[in-house]
Amino acid sequence: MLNVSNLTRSYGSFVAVDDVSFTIKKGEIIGLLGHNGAGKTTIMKMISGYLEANAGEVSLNGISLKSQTKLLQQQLGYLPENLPVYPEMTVAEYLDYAADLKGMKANVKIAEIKRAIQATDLSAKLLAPIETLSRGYKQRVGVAQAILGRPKLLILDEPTNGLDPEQTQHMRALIKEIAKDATVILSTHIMQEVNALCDRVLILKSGRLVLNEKLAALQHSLHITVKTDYKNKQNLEKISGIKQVKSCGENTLFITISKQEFAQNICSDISKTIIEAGARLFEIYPQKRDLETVFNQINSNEYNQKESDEGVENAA
Ligand SMILES: Nc1ncnc2c1ncn2[C@@H]1O[C@H](COP(=O)(O)OP(=O)(O)OP(=O)(O)O)[C@@H](O)[C@H]1O
Repeated sequence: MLNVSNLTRSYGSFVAVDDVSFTIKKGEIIGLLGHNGAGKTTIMKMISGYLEANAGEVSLNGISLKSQTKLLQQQLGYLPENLPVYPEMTVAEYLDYAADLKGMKANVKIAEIKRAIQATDLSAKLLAPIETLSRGYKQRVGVAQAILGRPKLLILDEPTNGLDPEQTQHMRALIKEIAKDATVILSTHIMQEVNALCDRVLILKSGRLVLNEKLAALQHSLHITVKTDYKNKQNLEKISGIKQVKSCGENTLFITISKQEFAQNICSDISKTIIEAGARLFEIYPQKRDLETVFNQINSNEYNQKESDEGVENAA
């Protein structure tokens, strides 16, 4: 479990991270989101001990960053935005050096380096100097050093940056695998990545944490789309939990419900009503809020967790 409490950091008089607190459980993958300059990198640097906080505490499974820095860092894998790799070193030399920095014992080091190389598909480049690698391969080297030693906390700043589609898929599978036994913080601007990987998102705005919410809850909406040739809207409005039924073009109904928790039962009641009336039901599904829209709404203070109407457009 990662515990971050009241983390604050200023650069001169500018407050880049302002009193941020959250916890992350083992097995969770957290998406750390926010516009450019929101404070994501500053938080990640503080959690990993690369940058000192002005105030606040960080602990991982009871190990305090302040008093047991080295011990915590040995359980940490960090892929920074700009990886400080040494251009003249070969991939193998660099990983050996990174393993030493993590305090890895000789008997596990070779096996761990092999595992990281295999996981990031780097074996063909082992003897290549890092400066000769393409951007995507350099990124793989960064990820390989981050996963050395099976870290309990993995912090990844834009992990798929520069990777080709095949490697991106591979990387996502790898992150999921690592998360089974670790806590993962992932910063990205790619909403698809958040959808594919994250259990929860933290959204920062001007250094403050403005949202800490499970992805599923964030995407919930109060709308159900029904594709059917059933026309009796008034009859559907009698179903408990339905607030309003609107037509949206030929054979599509757009239904607003009163509580997201009722969605599953309401879908079942709608289906029953339509089928029993002898009409045809082509499709029925609760609408999901698009994460990009939610993100933009939060940043422009328009986000409303209880009501959302953007689904009307989607359904039309
Ligand atoms: N060394 C520094 N000196 C002064 N200001 C800094 C320094 N590092 C970061 N900042 C400022 O702190 C704020 C937060 O920066 P940070 O790099 O944490 O943002 P970010 O959310 O990671 O942005 P991005 O998405 O662009 O990577 C920004 O306004 C940035 O200009």
